[in-house]
Amino acid sequence: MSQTGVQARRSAVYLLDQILGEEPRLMSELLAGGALDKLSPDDRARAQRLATETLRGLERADRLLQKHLKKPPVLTIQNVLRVGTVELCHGGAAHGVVNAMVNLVAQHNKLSHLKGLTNAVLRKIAADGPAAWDALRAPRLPKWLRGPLVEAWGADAMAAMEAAHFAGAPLDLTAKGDAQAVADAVNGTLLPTGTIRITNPGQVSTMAGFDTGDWWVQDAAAAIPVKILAPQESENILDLCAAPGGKTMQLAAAGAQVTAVDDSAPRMIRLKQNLERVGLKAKTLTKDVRAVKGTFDAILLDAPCSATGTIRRHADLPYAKDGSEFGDLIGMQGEFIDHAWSLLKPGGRMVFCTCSLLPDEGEVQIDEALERHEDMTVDQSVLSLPGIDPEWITQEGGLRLRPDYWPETGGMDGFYIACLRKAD
Ligand SMILES: C[S@@+](CC[C@H](N)C(=O)[O-])C[C@H]1O[C@@H](n2cnc3c(N)ncnc32)[C@H](O)[C@@H]1O
Repeated sequence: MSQTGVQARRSAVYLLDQILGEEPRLMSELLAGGALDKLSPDDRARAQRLATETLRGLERADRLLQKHLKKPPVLTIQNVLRVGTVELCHGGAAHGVVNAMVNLVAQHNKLSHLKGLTNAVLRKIAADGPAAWDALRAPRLPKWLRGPLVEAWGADAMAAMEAAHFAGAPLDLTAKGDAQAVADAVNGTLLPTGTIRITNPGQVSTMAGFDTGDWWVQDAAAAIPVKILAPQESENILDLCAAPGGKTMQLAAAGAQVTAVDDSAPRMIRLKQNLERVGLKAKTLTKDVRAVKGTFDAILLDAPCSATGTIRRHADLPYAKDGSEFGDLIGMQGEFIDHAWSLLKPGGRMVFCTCSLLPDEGEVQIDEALERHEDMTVDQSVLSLPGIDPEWITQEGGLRLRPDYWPETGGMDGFYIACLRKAD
């Protein structure tokens, strides 16, 4: 096994140590903090993929490992064994995987005495793990999140969502112009909602049309809020909580005059880079939503939320979070709706959305906003779009999207979307 393979695996174990440690960190924070910066691009991608696949299969890996361990070893060795187990059960060559993981432990300052244990356990997994792997259930979410989701959607839907989380997500693109032309160029499938889907993508930056800015990466569900807002040419549209700009680009591509607002300076830099790459323009404001002034024809509010709809892409989330900060987010979402509403012209429309599976961040927000604002109604008519199943429409007139929808075409992120109309 090459030193390169060991490095990617060592970095995957490092990521898992941080995500599953006593002070859990999100993978996105670790990457933004430079955790993989010293690796080659290939190793970086490999380390991230290994860590993500291990998190997706964590429950299965632990079940298999339990049989061969009297008690759990220290976290780093647990994570070495977990990465090795997942690799072996995904078809990795036994000799290569076991050697790489044993080398990694042998080179560790403090844990090299555990290389014998690593070798013995992974050899047993190589012998009996792959056959047992597929018979195990799809890994369940941790209890703190599973409980509220089962309460909201029922046990069967929860199991289907967990199967979707385990399956992971394809690569979805939004085209700046002709979606069919992009689908042809990248060998993708055009979904009924207009997203281009690629099941086995290579490196994104080497794909046809990246350099020329013909498309950007955006989950199919995340592309729907702007379709529901239906931006018109020259409309004055406020895009709140805009970074890194997936929806800003959709709005600008439709010819709207967009003002994009986000309070995160680093994320706004990414938004500007994204706009530049695709050759689109928007006015940008780095500030708190609640400090925005003016009057707008239409508003998109993509509020900060638990992001529980994106677990199939961010398998670290259920482990790095515990729900303790969700109450603050829910309170903030209500404040953002109220301030945004004050910026909307009479007769205007506002789309509220969150990439959350929790009704408190979707259906309940709209129920409560309707009670606070007499001039607010929910416009359900705008949800009749190609690819939108009428069964996804909720009682209050919003749209509930879940990761277990479209199972045959690769699923979608969880989202809640509602279009609100202001009285004239
Ligand atoms: C769901 S993300 C937005 C994704 C974005 N709309 C897109 O399509 O690419 C939520 C955003 O809310 C921003 N945010 C959080 N609190 C904010 C605040 N008080 N004011 C403005 N933006 C805020 C975060 O920085 C984050 O970029």
